[in-house]
Amino acid sequence: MTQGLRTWGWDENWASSLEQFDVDAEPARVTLQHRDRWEIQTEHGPRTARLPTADPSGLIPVTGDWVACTPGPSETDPWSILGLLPRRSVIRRGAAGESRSAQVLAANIDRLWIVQALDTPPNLRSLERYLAVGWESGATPDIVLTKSDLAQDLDDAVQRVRGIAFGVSLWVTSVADPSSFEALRASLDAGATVALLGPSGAGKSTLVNRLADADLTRTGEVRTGDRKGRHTTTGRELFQIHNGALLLDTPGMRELKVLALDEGLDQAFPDIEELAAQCRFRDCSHVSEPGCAVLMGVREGRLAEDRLLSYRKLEAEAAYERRRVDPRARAAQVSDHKTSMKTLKYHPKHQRRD
Ligand SMILES: Nc1nc2c(ncn2[C@@H]2O[C@H](COP(=O)(O)OP(=O)(O)OP(=O)(O)O)[C@@H](O)[C@H]2O)c(=O)[nH]1
Ligand SMILES: [Zn+2]
Repeated sequence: MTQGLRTWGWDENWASSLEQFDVDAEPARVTLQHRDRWEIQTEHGPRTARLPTADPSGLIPVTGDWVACTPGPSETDPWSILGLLPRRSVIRRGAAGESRSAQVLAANIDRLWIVQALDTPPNLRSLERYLAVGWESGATPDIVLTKSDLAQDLDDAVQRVRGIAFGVSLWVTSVADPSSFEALRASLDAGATVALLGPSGAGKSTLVNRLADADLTRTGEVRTGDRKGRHTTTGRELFQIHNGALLLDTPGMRELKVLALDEGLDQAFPDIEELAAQCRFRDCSHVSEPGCAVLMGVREGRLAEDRLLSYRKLEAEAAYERRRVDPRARAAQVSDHKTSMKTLKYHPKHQRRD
């Protein structure tokens, strides 16, 4: 009965999770999240859904999520979301500004296209940040460099990006070269979910439009055709393109704050991890320790110093975020300091932090 949903990325691994909900529960995929309602793709086609009671886990469905739901009393009533099915991948970032909560951008993404434009020299530090977040999400990141027609020195730019793109595919596109989009499209499998992530103006919507062969998400405009007059400037809508792949554009962001990074950091910096394995101390912080193989790598020109600084910065940010949200990590840090700071308990910095 979930045959049709297979084209939306459904697989039977989710079936057992569905059973723990109401016997009448049906699976559906969230294609768009509004403030208090969700567009979902059901076995019967697209529907609107509401969340009558919060999921026991307190999680709010986001675009890409699989949810258990039940139909409304009549054809025109919204469906009810009963809860979330387990997430296979989650793209999160720290909320912008001073806000303390994390923002979940999308779930169950298979591939993540990290998009950056070549109209200015590539920003390797930004790409490293996106890659760490990308790997951490559980999806597989790719890098897509757009606007190659505007690059001053294309070969040099691509070369430099290649130098930090460990284990990720690198694509170069330009509106001046339609075949560049074909190559990208050919790499997509039917039923695979791809999210685009990158700063505003990077060319994400343009990519999506080219791949979809239609003006689906033209920024700042109102969509025509089947979804007449509906604003799509909020982005983040999951939809299917002709070859069956599922695309999700995300709104451009000014800054990408990282949250906890574990494997994400290692996967984005395998060169540093490899060197670090040779450090004399297992908990080497690669700052000034004797026998540090990472610092040696920098001295010998095998590792760019900027890259090490970028790694350290991301690591420090992630550690800060972890302490902020995880009381145990915070406690561990506090006990580290306790020996040297007996009055810590009364230290103003540690009194409140919740
Ligand atoms: N010359 C050139 N311009 C491009 C190319 N791709 C996109 N652009 C232009 O770059 C601008 C920004 O493109 P968008 O696709 O709207 O960028 P975006 O990443 O979706 O931006 P947000 O929606 O703000 O996140 C538009 O004016 C596009 O026409 C390209 O390959 N070459
Ligand atoms: Zn070291």
